[in-house]
Amino acid sequence: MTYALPPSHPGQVIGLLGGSFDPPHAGHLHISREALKRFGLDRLWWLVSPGNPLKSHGPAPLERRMRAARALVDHPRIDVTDFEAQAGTRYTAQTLRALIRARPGVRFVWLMGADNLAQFHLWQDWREIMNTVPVGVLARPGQRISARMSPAARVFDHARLGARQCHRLGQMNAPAWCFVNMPMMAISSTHLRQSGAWADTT
Ligand SMILES: Nc1ncnc2c1ncn2[C@@H]1O[C@H](COP(=O)(O)OP(=O)(O)OP(=O)(O)O)[C@@H](O)[C@H]1O
Ligand SMILES: O=C(O)c1ccc[n+]([C@@H]2O[C@H](COP(=O)([O-])O)[C@@H](O)[C@H]2O)c1
Repeated sequence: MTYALPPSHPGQVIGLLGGSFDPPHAGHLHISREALKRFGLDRLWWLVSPGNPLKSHGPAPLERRMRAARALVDHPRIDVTDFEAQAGTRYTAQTLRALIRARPGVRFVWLMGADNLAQFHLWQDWREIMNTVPVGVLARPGQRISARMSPAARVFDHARLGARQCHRLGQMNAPAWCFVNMPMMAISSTHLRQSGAWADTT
C-alpha cells in the first residue's frame, strides 16, 4: 500500500500528534514546538483524525480541518497529514501498526496532552501502544494531577523517564514515557467552537 506521507527516512525520530483539530489552535502549535525541543524529535506530524472514536459528535469535515491546520502551521519541522483517512484507521493502535509498516525504521513517538493520558486506559489496545512506541505527554491546564494518577500512568510507572532523561525519549525503546511540565496555554477547540469563531470561517 502506498500513502501520501510527509518525507521521512529510517533512523529519523518523528513525533505524532493525533487529534481532531476541530479547529486547530495555538495550543497545538505550542505543544508541538515544546515536544520538538524537549523530546529530541527531528520532525513532528499532525495526524488529523477522521474522528475520535470516544467522542459521540462528529467533527467538521476532514478537508476543512486539514486546510485550517496547514494554514496555521508555521514551523519548518511540522507537517500535517490525513494518514488515518488514507489507511482507513481510527484507533491509534491500528494507525501505529499501519504507519510502522509503511515507514519501517522510522522511530515514531506518540504525543498527547495530559487530558488524554488521564483517559488513555480507555483506548483500544492501549498497552500495545505503550509497548510499541515511546510516549511524550505534555502538561495541560487542570489535567496534571488526574494524568499522573491515571490507571495508565500507574501501570507503566516503571517505564517513566525522569525529567532529565526526556530529551532522549526518541532514542528509547518502548515502553518509555515522559511527562513534561512547561508554561501552559489554556486554549481548546471546544472553547473556540463555543465562541463561534470556527463557525464563521470556511
Ligand atoms: N492547550 C493545550 N495544552 C496541552 N495539550 C493540548 C492543548 N490543546 C490540545 N492539546 C492536545 O493536542 C491533542 C489534539 O487535541 P484536540 O485536537 O482534541 O484539541 P482539543 O483542544 O483538546 O479539542 P477538544 O476541546 O475538542 O477536545 C491532544 O493530545 C490534546 O491533549
Ligand atoms: O485509539 C483509541 O481508542 C483512541 C481513543 C481516543 C482518542 N484517540 C486518539 O487520540 C488523539 C486525540 O484525540 P482528540 O479527539 O482528543 O483530538 C486522536 O489521534 C485520536 O484518534 C484514540
